[in-house]
Amino acid sequence: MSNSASHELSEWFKQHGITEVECLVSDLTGILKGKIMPASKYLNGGRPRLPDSIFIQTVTGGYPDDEDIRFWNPAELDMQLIPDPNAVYLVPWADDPTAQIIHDCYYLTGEPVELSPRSVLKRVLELYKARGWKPVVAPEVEFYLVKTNTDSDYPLEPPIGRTGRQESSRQSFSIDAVNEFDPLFEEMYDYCEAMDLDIDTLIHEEGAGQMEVNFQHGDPLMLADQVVMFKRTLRETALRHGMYATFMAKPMANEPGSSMHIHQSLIGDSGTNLFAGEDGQASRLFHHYIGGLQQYLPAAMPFFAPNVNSYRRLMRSETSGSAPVNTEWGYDNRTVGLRVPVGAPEAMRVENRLGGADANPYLAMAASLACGYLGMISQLDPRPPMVGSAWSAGNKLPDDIGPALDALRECPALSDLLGERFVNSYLAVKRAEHTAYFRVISSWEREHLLLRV
Ligand SMILES: NC(=O)CC[C@H](N)C(=O)O
Repeated sequence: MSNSASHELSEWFKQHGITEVECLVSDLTGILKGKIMPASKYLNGGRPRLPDSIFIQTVTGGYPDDEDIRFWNPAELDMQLIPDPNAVYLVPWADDPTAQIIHDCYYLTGEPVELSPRSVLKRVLELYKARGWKPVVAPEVEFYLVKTNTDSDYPLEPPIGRTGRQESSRQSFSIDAVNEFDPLFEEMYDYCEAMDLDIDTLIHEEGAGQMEVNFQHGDPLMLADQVVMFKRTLRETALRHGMYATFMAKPMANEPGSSMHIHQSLIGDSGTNLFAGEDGQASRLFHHYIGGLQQYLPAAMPFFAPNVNSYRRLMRSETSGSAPVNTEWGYDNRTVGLRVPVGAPEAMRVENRLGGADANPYLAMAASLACGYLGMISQLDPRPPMVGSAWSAGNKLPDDIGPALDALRECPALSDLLGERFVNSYLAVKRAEHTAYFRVISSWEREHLLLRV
């Protein structure tokens, strides 16, 4: 961190009377991990270290038993945490004035840790920068508010109330449904304001107890930081109101899944949107960007749908709502994976609708930008835009985590962009999770097979 940045930080600490610092790093799932440190020590240059194995941990807390991992990562290496002065926030619910700061990870040799999701996004952003391109994104994150429940074999239920009634589901945009959670959302907005998280709108979505928050358009790194911060904040707020906020992609079989759609545009050196041509229509570059998304998204699916559960959201069914199952594109068409909203030329953008709310925002943004980048540099052309329903176009995406991981493994172009060591470790972690899942004998199997086979 530069001298002026550290001066600014110490001024900010003084202004808020900060006594403690949470030093945070996003793991593969997008959960923040880290260490807490006294502010005085932090201001004196104290920086915690963490082992790089936090980036090869599975959601069940284990590590992949994979020969490859042992080969390239024989020991747990220490990483130094370096703060990003642009990612400093208050902890609004803390008793003592506390800062939460997102950190980048570096090995003691000074090399960035390529296994860190934030490094992966920064690596892709560097490619754009080298060409004078500035990508702009706006994520939209859906979630459910559900009753707290300690029995993991028990289906989740939305909180009781107007929005929890079955007959009120599938009726998006109900203001009453949002009002019903007023005390929770009031506190969420207060927390977000205290943290300078720029939440745009909040709406009731298609499901019972399902809401969506939209973020402003901006720099991908800043917005990925904001999404992980927002998720942490909302989980915390919901707990204080006796509920869980869940970002699982498909928490309930009879309700639609939750997504993280990402709007994407591209600004050039002159500050104009390169996705619109001089005639105000979609530019050639925009077509190539969409061509890249169509070509590479199937292989990038493990970053948009990282869990077994993610693929349940993407199955066409009576309760799948408008979750996409294809990589078609079209103007103002919600049946395609790649929607181009109709608007002014300066707002020309594509909304990638594939991602689940369970995706890690750093990785989903990195992957989407990488696919578009590949399309632009290879001048790939997209298929013609879809007019009308695209559901009949069929599912050209991997329909389960296993085939999705196979597709990623067979895509050297994405590995090159995202980093080979990172992609290999991600594959190993996800395979280990899939194996752990497959070992579990479910209640469905006992119900239907116990006495029938
Ligand atoms: N607003 C919407 O388009 C709903 C999206 C849907 N919930 C999904 O999972 O993709």
